[in-house]
Amino acid sequence: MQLNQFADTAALNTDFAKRLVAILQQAINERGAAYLVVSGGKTPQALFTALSQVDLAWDKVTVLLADDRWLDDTQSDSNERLVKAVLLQNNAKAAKFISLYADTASAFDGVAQVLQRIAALPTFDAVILGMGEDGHTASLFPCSEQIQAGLAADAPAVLAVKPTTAPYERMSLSLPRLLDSRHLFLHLVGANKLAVLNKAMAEQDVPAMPIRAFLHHPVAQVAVMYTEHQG
Ligand SMILES: O=C1O[C@H](COP(=O)(O)O)[C@@H](O)[C@H](O)[C@H]1O
Repeated sequence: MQLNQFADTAALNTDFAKRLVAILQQAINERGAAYLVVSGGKTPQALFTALSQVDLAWDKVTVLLADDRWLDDTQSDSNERLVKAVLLQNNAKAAKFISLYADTASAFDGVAQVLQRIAALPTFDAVILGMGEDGHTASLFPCSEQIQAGLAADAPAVLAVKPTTAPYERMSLSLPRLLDSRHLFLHLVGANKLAVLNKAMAEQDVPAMPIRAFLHHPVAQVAVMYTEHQG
């Protein structure tokens, strides 16, 4: 794990957007296409605004979420709504977007449809993870019955998850699918998130924190992009 610490979110977002553009540009130069996986929640909103304005061949970029709540994109807690309203604007309007949502009552009934959409995707170029205070990342929640299935080395690319300590059923990329990326970032804002990170980095997994599967992975290198201060 490499901890990159910034004075405030403005400095973090400027640096982060630059890194992401370099990665996506390199992918476009080398393979003609780039794949970016983003998280939802509150943390990435200002980064999305910064990214949406950068000059890039966005029509060659495919964006998808690491996870989403099982809500259609008119609902305020939908991660897809956020991505469409904030990231896929300005220059980034030209990007392709792959939804993790399907119009089924339960996420568990939508897995096959979502799996079909993402089955043929190549190695991602960049994955931006978020983290909750329970150590969940994407929608790999420690409280859910599905946690072992989502962390298994042979897990399918996506799975439906029902957290018991957070609202909504979810659709989440699995640990192996998220790890299949050239670059892996963990985006954290606020001292409380740093405290969770420090707990997750500690030797003992008490309480169990899914983010550890990334931070302690024998091969994956996670670049943590952190600031204590909003603004
Ligand atoms: O529920 C979720 O939470 C995490 C963390 O969100 P934040 O609001 O603390 O930034 C997020 O990474 C994930 O995508 C989201 O579905």
